[in-house]
Amino acid sequence: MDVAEVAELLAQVRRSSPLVQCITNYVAMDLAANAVLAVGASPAMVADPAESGEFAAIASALTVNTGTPSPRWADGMVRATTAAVEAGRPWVLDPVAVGATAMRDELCAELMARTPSIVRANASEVLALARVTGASSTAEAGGGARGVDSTDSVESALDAAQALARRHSCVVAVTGEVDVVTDGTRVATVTGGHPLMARITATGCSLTAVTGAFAAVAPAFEAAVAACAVYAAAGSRAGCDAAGPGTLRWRLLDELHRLDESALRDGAQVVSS
Ligand SMILES: Nc1ncnc2c1ncn2[C@@H]1O[C@H](COP(=O)(O)OP(=O)(O)OP(=O)(O)O)[C@@H](O)[C@H]1O
Ligand SMILES: Cc1ncsc1CCO
Ligand SMILES: [Mg+2]
Repeated sequence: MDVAEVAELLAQVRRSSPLVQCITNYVAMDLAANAVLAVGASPAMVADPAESGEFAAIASALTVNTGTPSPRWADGMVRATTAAVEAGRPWVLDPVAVGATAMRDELCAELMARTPSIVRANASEVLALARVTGASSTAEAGGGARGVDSTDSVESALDAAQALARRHSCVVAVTGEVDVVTDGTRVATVTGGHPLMARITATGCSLTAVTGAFAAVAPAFEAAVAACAVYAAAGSRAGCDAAGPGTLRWRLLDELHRLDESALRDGAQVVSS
């Protein structure tokens, strides 16, 4: 997959403006909704179990983020993912801080049993998710999560990502300084972005929501690579003359909105193997 194909998928998102149901955390809701709008899709933050399943059957894609869970929201996630699978819609899991508490481990295992199209997570979360779902052994899975931020390198999570992808027949996107996307066989590496992206909260959560927009128009592997490349390009352009995290946050939305093929080439590299 190359940058020209990423640009074509971005154009498809803008043309079709897919409806993306986002169940995300209280911290990320604003940035995630605005990022989905900035790439040209239509977000709807519909989480309550009273309506989440019904809505998932009409949305073009669903994204589920476990950042601030409660028993009621967990029920909403289970209902939505069940309905999305029944309706044949793609769905994306962001297993925030899996490995940190028993509640998150149980919830993420239950969600993984509903076969997400894509898992988008940081390295510590990928290691913990592989351990929790039995895709790789405790020894292989290593350190794991402390909270919502990663304490592991993307490289150290590569084997776990491939094991997860194979075990659950899904695509795994591990993000960090470099992003790696795998379906268990193919591997694509996306570089770009900016270190300041780790200094504002919810860049990952909002990337997950944007990944849902791409999953509505493309197969899972291509969708995950495209979303990471779009974030890499927008993030590097937004970060290069940002005064700090506050400036980066709003500039990221501007760059997502303005992104074209030449900006993509300028800010992101995609290498497939
Ligand atoms: N040091 C870095 N250099 C370049 N890009 C980065 C860096 N750290 C993170 N990013 C980018 O930031 C985005 C979010 O990735 P990250 O792995 O930080 O997600 P996360 O830990 O789930 O974030 P959060 O939970 O706060 O939303 C991705 O596009 C990633 O490529
Ligand atoms: C800071 C934080 N706490 C729970 S979710 C979240 C957003 C980043 O994952
Ligand atoms: Mg996260």
